[in-house]
Parts: sequence; C-alpha cells; structure tokens
Amino acid sequence: MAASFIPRAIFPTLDNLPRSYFLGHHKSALDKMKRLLSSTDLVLEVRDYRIPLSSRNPLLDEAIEGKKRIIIYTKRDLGSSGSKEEGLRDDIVREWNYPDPVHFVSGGKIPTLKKSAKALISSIQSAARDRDALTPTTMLIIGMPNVGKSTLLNGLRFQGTGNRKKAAITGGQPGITRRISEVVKIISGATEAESVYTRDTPGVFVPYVNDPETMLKLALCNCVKDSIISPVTVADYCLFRMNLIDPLIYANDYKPTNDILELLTTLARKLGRLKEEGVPDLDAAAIWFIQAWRDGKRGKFILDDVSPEALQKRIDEESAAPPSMTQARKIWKHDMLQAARMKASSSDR
Ligand SMILES: Nc1nc2c(ncn2[C@@H]2O[C@H](COP(=O)(O)OP(=O)(O)OP(=O)(O)O)[C@@H](O)[C@H]2O)c(=O)[nH]1
Repeated sequence: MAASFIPRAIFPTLDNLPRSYFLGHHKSALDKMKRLLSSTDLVLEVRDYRIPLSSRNPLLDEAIEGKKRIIIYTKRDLGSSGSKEEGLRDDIVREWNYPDPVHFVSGGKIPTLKKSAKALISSIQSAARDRDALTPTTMLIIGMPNVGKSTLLNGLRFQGTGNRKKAAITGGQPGITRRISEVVKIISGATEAESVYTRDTPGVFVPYVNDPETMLKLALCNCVKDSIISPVTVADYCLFRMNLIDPLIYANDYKPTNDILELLTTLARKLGRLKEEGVPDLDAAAIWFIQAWRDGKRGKFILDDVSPEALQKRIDEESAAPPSMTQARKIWKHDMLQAARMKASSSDR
C-alpha cells in the first residue's frame, strides 16, 4: 500500500439509499415457484461468491423449506485471488449451509464453467439416485437477480447432455429472465428415470434490505439495476473497498485517493466521457469504474465478512422487524419516487 495514504476506515452512512428492488415480476415468480415446488425434486440455489451472505434470500429459504437443495456460489473467478486462506473461507461457507451440499463455480462462459460444473453434475446425479424413482428428476434453479442462474443452466446442459446451444438467455444486467422457463434436459441418463430436467426462474430480490451497506454490495455486484442507486455512490463504495485491500488496484486510473469525485473527474477526461461544454460525465466514468471491478480487472476480492459467527449475526439483523411484503412494495415505490425527484432536481441545476 502507498506509504502516506490512509484509507477511510468506515463508509459514510447513507440513510436515503433505496433499500428495496422488489419488482412485480419478482413477486409473481415467487408465487409461481411455490406452486411448482410440489412437482420439484431438487432445488439449485445460486448465490454470488463475492457476497455469500448478501446474496442469500430469506424469502427463498422460507419458500423452499423442506426441499432438497444444493447451493452454488458462482463467480468464484471474480472473487478469488488464489490465496491460501481461501480454502478456510470456503470451509466456513460450507459449514454455514450444512447439511446442504455446496459448490463453488467459475466462468461466465460455457468452456470455463465446464470444469467446475463437473463436480456439480455428480452431486445432482447423487441426489437423483437417492430418489430411487421411476420418473426423471425435476429441478428448479433459483436465486437473486443476475447471480448467474441462466449461465449455470446452459453450462450444466452442455456438461450433462453435450448440447452447447443456449437454452436460457443470459446478460450482464439483472432481470434478463422474466418468466419461469419450460423444462430443459440438463443430464441425459442411461434410462429416462436417470435423466434430470430443470426450469430456470427469474431472479427474486429480498423485499427489504435492512443494512444500507448490504444494498451497496448488491448494487456493486449488479444484483440491482444500475439506475436504482447513483453510480457515483456505488463507485465510491467500490473505491472504499479497493482502498482497504490496496489502492494500487486502480493505479492505472489515478493515484491513491479517498475522493471519488476527484478520481471520476480525471477518469472521465481520460476516457473522453464529456457532456456539453466539456463537463466531465461523472455517471459514465462511475459506471466504467464499477464495471472494471465487476469484470475482475480491478482486483478480485469478496465483500462480505466470512467468519463462523457472520451468518448468525446476519440472521439476527434480518429478523429485526422485517417489513411485510405489502410494506416492502410501498417502500420500493417511495424510494423510486424519491430517486426520480433527486434526479430531476440535479439535472435542473
Ligand atoms: N465471470 C463470471 N461471470 C459469470 C459467472 N456466472 C455468470 N456470469 C455472468 O453474470 C451475468 C449474469 O448471468 P445470468 O446467467 O444472466 O444471471 P441470472 O441469474 O440468470 O440473471 P436474471 O436474469 O437477473 O435472473 C452474465 O453476464 C454472465 O456471463 C461466473 O461464474 N463468472
């Protein structure tokens, strides 16, 4: 770390930050998912490796209670720097989820996903064999928005059937999948009873996020649309986290700093992202800065605390008077109105 630079120890509290992203199609997908569960043998719950706690969804936990589940942490390639401690960290995540099997996968593209999907396929086959049934196994792939559900489905299908054609549409923004898909064969068994079929589902967000920092982590990992929280705020959070690891991560863009506006102004000029009369476009520079981290080009690190106590701490926080689903929808509408007003007043200036 640069000798004279002292990173911020805490990030400023942001009381006005939107804390919900619970859309109409999230609610209808959840309702339909619940109806499908009676004919589902196995659930694959997908979470983001960089936010193993924040990408859990208690709503989904509640909906699938009693169902056999395998938990998959995707995007390991974006959160893993290859250090020795990571093995211990992964063990803690496994313990959090015991007795559900846990897999860590890497790769937004089929060839890279192929390797990590192999162990997962064995785990699915083992769960399918345990059913000891004469009919094929049916699964649902569920999780928060943009965690990589559709990508995983395509990768599993290639690994399990040899079919490379995409069965599910994927994309870099949350909400690409809007409806529960038809069933797709992902494992061809020696007999039909040994085959496995799955449905892809739209990402479902939590109704309300108690802790503003959790909302920032979800936004930084792109589980929330970029239009919901100001990109400058998300970039500032990204800078804060980079500084705690090593400010040299962004040495290509700027010298070590705690001042996001200074950094984005320089970056906007460097990238040629200028508005009328040469005014630096800070939002455009912020999105570029965030995206570089999301793509693994500005440091690979995780955002949640992974310690044996962290899961229980999170559950305790979540149980502190959660709003009802109706209240959550109201909060969401209020947050959106507020954000639109702030946007309108800043463009008037
Ligand atoms: N680097 C990397 N990228 C991944 C991985 N898994 C998925 N992605 C990328 O993450 C983005 C989101 O993937 P999707 O599969 O569309 O996510 P989803 O969960 O289906 O998204 P929703 O439509 O919101 O439900 C895409 O750009 C993928 O290429 C991974 O393991 N590593």
